[in-house]
Amino acid sequence: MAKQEIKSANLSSTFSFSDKWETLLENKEFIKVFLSDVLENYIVKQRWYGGKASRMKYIELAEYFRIQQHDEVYYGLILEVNFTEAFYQHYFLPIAFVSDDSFAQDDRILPISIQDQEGFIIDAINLEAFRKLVFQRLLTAVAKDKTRVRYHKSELFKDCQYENSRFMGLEQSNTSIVYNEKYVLKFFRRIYSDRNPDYEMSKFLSEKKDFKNTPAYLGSIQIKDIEGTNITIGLMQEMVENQGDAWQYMLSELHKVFCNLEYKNIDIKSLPKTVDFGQLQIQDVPAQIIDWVGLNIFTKIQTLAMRTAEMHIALGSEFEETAFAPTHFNEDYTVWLKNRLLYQFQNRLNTIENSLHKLDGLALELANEFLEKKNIIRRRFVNFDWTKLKGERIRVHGDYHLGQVLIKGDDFYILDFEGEPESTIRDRKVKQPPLKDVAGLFRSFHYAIYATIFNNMETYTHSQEDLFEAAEVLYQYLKGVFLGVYTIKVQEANLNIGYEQERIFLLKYAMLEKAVYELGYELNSRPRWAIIPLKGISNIINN
Ligand SMILES: Nc1ncnc2c1ncn2[C@@H]1O[C@H](COP(=O)(O)OP(=O)(O)O)[C@@H](O)[C@H]1O
Ligand SMILES: O=P(O)(O)O[C@H]1O[C@H](CO)[C@@H](O[C@H]2O[C@H](CO)[C@@H](O)[C@H](O)[C@H]2O)[C@H](O)[C@H]1O
Repeated sequence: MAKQEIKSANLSSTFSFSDKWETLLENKEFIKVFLSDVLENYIVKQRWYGGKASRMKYIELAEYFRIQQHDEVYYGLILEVNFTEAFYQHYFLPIAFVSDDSFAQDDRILPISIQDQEGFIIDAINLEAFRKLVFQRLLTAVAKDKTRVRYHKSELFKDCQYENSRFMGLEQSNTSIVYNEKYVLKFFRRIYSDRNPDYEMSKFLSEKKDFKNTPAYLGSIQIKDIEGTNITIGLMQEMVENQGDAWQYMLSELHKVFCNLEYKNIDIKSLPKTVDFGQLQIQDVPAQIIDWVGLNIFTKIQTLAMRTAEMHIALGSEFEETAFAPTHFNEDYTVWLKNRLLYQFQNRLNTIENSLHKLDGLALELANEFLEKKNIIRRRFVNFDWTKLKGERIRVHGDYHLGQVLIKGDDFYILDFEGEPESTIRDRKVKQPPLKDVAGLFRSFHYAIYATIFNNMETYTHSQEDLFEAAEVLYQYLKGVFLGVYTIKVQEANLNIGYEQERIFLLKYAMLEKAVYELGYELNSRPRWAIIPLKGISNIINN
């Protein structure tokens, strides 16, 4: 097809190529049209596209490979999206050609005629035939696959057949497919030039350490790129039957707790406080607090603390595989940490200055406080002296929050070890104090408490000031009960998380770091929520 014709064409007209589908990607003309005229528009509309806050410059095809079985061929594309802000991101997009438009109802990318056969290029994940092929390739994976597209399966993935498949259909940043209502295959969308930590951690925890409270690792798909680097594009795990995630659960429980303030006529001012970051057993929680909050939340928090401790014990118990072996604090880590946090902090200052117009009321007040106290916050980050820290660093979850935890009966399952979306892939694999995950979860408790207040402010009869006061009391007890179980459990297993003052220092440090991270996340993706990390930062720096 002539260049002129293509340039003036749009998605409603049909592109026509004389190549076979099996060789179409060798046609430079096709690639050019496909990338600039088609994908640039398509990709920005996708839910999994993470570059929405930046301006796209152009897309390049970094690599492509075949996903095939016998003569059934699909292509996996690795797209390099370049931004005007001088950075790039890589995305995985598998494509299929279908001639029957009933197969192309969703995620149509391009109407096209190939060797006079009319049809569409679509995102292959929509096609059952593609999903079935991938399932079969995983099931028949051989131990030492040396081909470019490497399928790997664990010993647990056997004695089954493809029955059916469907989209997971939940809010997520990748695309997960449920097979036979028993297995989940996550296709990573944003990909990195390395093995994905989600794959590494899932395989390590479930296969090597037999940690039961994460879905069992069943298989994976890796691509060997031109430079010989392994890139993970898929992770297959057992599907955990569940009753939803801990975030939703917590929101509904906390709503009851705040309603109790009125129903039980609780005198907020007389609620007993407890030592911040102390360790509490349930019997240490005053009757007045139990009467207000109930027992249920506290017992759930104890179980979550136990599972978190078990996860860290498993992660800290490796002495052969260097990628997982525990290590200590040192100068290199300190330089890395401070550079990273100061850079992130500067970025947040900039984002908030540019976002002040989006904020009002308390959010604006807190944003101004954040700007006024920037030197205090910066000093807190600089004030990290590794010579005083005796604990260990291990591989951690990295983006641990209530939304990453599934509820099954009275138990919890921990998911999604990809790490913070904003960090580079190397940074996500750096060994961290395990308390960094605990701090992530504490931030999530704080989020859940304040999200409950902000979502139901009209329903509650108390003033905002009173609700905040009750919130901080509740938050202290939730943290205390968590630490009461977590600290004892990890210490019993000889995982060194530091002496008491060190633990408090690390928790406070990591909570401030997390809240500053969250501020950027919220301002970029859902500004109305920025008030929650702003309140968190204000509480941390004023206490
Ligand atoms: N193995 C699994 N069993 C049951 N549900 C799962 C499983 N893996 C993921 N999910 C569900 O899918 C959601 C998104 O999964 P997650 O791994 O967090 O994806 P993403 O990395 O795209 O955010 C989870 O919150 C959970 O509800
Ligand atoms: O789940 P992801 O890996 O995509 O994590 C990102 O999105 C999270 C929001 O879904 C975000 O979490 C923040 O909001 C949560 C409530 O929605 C709260 O429980 C967390 O504590 C808070 O950090 C996460 O930070 C971001 O990386």
